Amino acid sequence: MDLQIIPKKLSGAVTPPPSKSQAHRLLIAAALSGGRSVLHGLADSQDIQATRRCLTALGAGMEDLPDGGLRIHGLGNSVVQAGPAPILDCGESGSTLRFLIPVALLVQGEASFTGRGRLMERPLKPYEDLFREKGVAWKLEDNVLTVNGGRGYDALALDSGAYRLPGNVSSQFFTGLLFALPLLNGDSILVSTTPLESRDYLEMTRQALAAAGVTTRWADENTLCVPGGQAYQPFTATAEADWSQAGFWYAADFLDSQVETRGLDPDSAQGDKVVSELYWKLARPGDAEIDVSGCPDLLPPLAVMAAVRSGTTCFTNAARLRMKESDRLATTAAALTALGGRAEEGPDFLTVRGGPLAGGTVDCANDHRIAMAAAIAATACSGPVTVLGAECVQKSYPDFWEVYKTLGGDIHVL
Ligand SMILES: O=C(O)C1=C[C@@H](OP(=O)(O)O)[C@@H](O)[C@H](O)C1
Ligand SMILES: C=C(OP(=O)(O)O)C(=O)O
Repeated sequence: MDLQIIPKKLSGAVTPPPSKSQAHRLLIAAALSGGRSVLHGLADSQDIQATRRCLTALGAGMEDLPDGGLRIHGLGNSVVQAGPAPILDCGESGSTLRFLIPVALLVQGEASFTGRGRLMERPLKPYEDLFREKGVAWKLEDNVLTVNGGRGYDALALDSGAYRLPGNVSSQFFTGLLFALPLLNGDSILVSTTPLESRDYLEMTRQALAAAGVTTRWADENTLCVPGGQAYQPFTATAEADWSQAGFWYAADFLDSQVETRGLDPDSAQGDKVVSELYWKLARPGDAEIDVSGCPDLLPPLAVMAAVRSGTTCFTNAARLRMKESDRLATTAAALTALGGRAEEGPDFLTVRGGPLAGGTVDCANDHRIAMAAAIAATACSGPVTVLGAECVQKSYPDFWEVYKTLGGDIHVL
């Protein structure tokens, strides 16, 4: 779907959708528990559908409740199953794939993972190295990853002990291991061999584990201790509003729309709540530097703010942005440049010079955050903006375009 946006300021109040990161985690913790959990407020985005689908393939029961909640019949120890090897279709969700690989290693025999778009090209090497070293079967062929969890609960391929992996590729590998290691018989430690980036995402994981009664402990800033022999307990929880998506509405406000973002928890474990501080940092004129290693998903909306502010903004420690749904350093720079802005990518940074935006055509590159960034940038353009492939917002924010229209956005389907 291609859209034309006629520049208009937006106005009104918005509650962002429920946190995608939190929803993945609550779903997995509930699916691992030995009973029935109830979750409320899960968004129906493609990524959350992917996690639901994969957990169902592993044997968890999902029951939509009349009040909009979801009852999950957890696997408990029954995650150990014989029978046909499950196929887990992760769609385009990196979180789903990386969170569930260690979980699938708790399953007897083979499990296969498939994906679409760029998913299977996104890094998996830290897992591959780690699991091969531990003798876990790992085969990635024709975009299908097959792992083998071993011969049953007392003969699992996954063993407790020390897990060492780089902390600068994706925190999602740590989250995946954090889900599986508590279920092993012995204690484990999870060590980041480089300074750990996206650390707040691990706090979100620990919070979801804690909701299910599973404990972990930081031994130092790069080491987590995971006691074995734990059991996930069923629980009830409601997903919080999503600070990463709120970033786009903060950006709209920055660009002189009157958008009030509601329903966010200022004490959330979501690291992207830092957008409320960065907004004010960018509101001060002059050159600015922002380290995005802890908040990679905020780069597209922050870059839109940078495109109109007075001064040059350099976003640093951003190499990981190249490994998302698109190469986000390239696609963010391309989107701003296409609209008449000035942005240049470096190997691990993005520099944006403030100035007027004219309008033009943005190719979303199948990346939801580029589509939303283009939509917000359009509000400050002097001419129309064409957004190619605008349906990709379904990945994380299915009603983004409806909300945009409700706020007064002028959109036409081409
Ligand atoms: O754990 C999570 O929920 C996420 C972690 C981050 O990835 P990296 O740790 O790979 O940067 C983030 O970009 C992604 O959208 C969601
Ligand atoms: C990178 C993202 O998600 P994932 O890694 O789960 O695909 C995202 O939502 O921007």
